[in-house]
Amino acid sequence: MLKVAVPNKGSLSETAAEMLFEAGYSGRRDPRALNVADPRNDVEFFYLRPRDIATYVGSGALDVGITGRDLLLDSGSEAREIASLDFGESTFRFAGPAGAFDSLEALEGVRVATSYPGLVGGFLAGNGVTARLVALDGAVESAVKLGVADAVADVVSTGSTLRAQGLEIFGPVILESSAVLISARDDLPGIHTLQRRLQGVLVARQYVLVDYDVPIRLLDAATAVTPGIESPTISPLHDPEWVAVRAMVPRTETNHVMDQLYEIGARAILVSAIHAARI
Ligand SMILES: Nc1ncnc2c1ncn2[C@@H]1O[C@H](COP(=O)(O)OP(=O)(O)OP(=O)(O)O)[C@@H](O)[C@H]1O
Ligand SMILES: O=P(O)(O)OC[C@H]1O[C@H](OP(=O)(O)OP(=O)(O)O)[C@H](O)[C@@H]1O
Ligand SMILES: [Mg+2]
Repeated sequence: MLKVAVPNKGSLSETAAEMLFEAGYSGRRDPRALNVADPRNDVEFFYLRPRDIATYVGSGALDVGITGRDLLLDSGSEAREIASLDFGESTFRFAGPAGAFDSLEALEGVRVATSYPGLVGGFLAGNGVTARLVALDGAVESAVKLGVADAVADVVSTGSTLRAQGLEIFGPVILESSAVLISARDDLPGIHTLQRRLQGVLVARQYVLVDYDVPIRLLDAATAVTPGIESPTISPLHDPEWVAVRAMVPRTETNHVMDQLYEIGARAILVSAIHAARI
């Protein structure tokens, strides 16, 4: 059985569970269960703190896991990223009191609070800056006001937590993070099945199916707007001068594409959701 680590709490847990459910795996009914076997899919899920997942997967105790890229890099684990899962996006940034710091170099000798000392220490060392890291468990934005640090390095999503503490981002981006699939092995076929299924869920979330009819003489112009993934499907219609076209379109482009197709001369433009996909 493939042993899969899944976040049990925190920002990534809900979407990870939803994606696995949409990918056809059985989730946990009891929210306190620590592991759940899914024999039909030959998988067992282990619900762990996202911060610990890279350690379990890197040691080989578990085969594959879902965690954050920032947490993977912070852990120093042997596990590597095998796919980005396109959710849980965040940026990892330095921040300090408004106007206090303007560059990475300004951190030389300064106290920097973070709950990702491995990630931040590695980044500072890689850039030749020696700061004094103050390792905290969370709520690091309070560290400056409370006097235990001069600057912080933390996950930024909307930036509202930083702003509320009177802090401003400065210096280079430390990391662009998102949820990722990680493993230390590439010899288990089950991993590739899991990866394909999750990628299928991403495609189903990110694309819609567009169908329309168009006169043959306008086909090239229309398919330039809907090139599809491989190539659009073209089917004959009863009227020999018209064809039907079907193609996948990024969900965010849907209305823009429909407007363009209509302008070109396509009609009966229909959009439908994709429930599952293997690309
Ligand atoms: N707005 C956000 N706040 C925190 N983490 C986020 C956010 N958006 C994405 N993430 C990602 O979630 C992961 C953090 O997981 P973690 O379990 O620490 O979540 P959490 O929301 O901080 O929960 P907790 O603080 O209870 O541990 C990181 O990979 C981080 O980049
Ligand atoms: O940019 P924002 O949208 O404000 O989000 C970023 C904040 O969210 C996270 O905190 P979390 O709620 O996970 O608490 P923690 O710091 O205790 O982990 C993160 O550590 C930041 O503090
Ligand atoms: Mg947190």
